Amino acid sequence: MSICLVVLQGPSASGKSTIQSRLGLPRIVTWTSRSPREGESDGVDYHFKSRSEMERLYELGQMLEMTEYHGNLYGTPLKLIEETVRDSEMKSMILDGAGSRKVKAMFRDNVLLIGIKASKEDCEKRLSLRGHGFEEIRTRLSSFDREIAELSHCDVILNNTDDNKGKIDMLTDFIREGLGK
Ligand SMILES: Nc1ncnc2c1ncn2[C@@H]1O[C@H](COP(=O)(O)OP(=O)(O)OP(=O)(O)O)[C@@H](O)[C@H]1O
Ligand SMILES: Nc1nc2c(ncn2[C@@H]2O[C@H](COP(=O)(O)O)[C@@H](O)[C@H]2O)c(=O)[nH]1
Repeated sequence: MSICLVVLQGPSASGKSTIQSRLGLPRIVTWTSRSPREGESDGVDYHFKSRSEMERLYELGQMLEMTEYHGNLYGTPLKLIEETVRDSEMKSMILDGAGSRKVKAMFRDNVLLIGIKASKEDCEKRLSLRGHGFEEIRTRLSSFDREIAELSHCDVILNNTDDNKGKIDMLTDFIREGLGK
């Protein structure tokens, strides 16, 4: 079995991007209709697109998957996935539960699904430190329980609570080495 894609999935602020960076794999940069956060740039964190552009690509059948998360669209153009298959270079990406199920159906044993969880209290604190307002934090955490339940199809789940950081760093390095990176 050879893994060509690593997917990270979990609730907002569970630590997906942090763990993705530590894994050090080239990232598949997906599309979103949400506005960039401070410090985010186009083509690096996401391809920031208009809602209509994303809907058009979806209608043309050129999106592998697209999801609506708290009022914004997020999606993976098929061509990004085709490039991954063609390059045969292992990559990583961040998806929600619906997206990761689609990718799992496509890649089967060639995808590693890593679920990231943390307590709701830790996620709330991290979102607040990241500068989100009360309403945005409430909205993002309103799907917390469902997003934790959706981790059940993951191959492995990392418990990335604040007091577990040392162990998570070690486990992430362990996974990276296991992937031959
Ligand atoms: N184990 C940890 N202990 C303390 N802080 C952490 C830990 N892991 C991540 N963080 C911090 O929590 C914040 C959110 O992390 P990150 O952006 O990786 O989450 P995410 O799941 O990608 O979030 P989102 O889906 O909302 O974009 C960051 O400021 C990060 O530095
Ligand atoms: N199905 C997809 N989900 C995606 C994709 N890119 C990101 N995501 C998920 O969206 C939420 C919110 O992201 P944020 O950057 O606004 O915090 C995040 O939890 C991801 O799981 C995608 O291309 N498809």
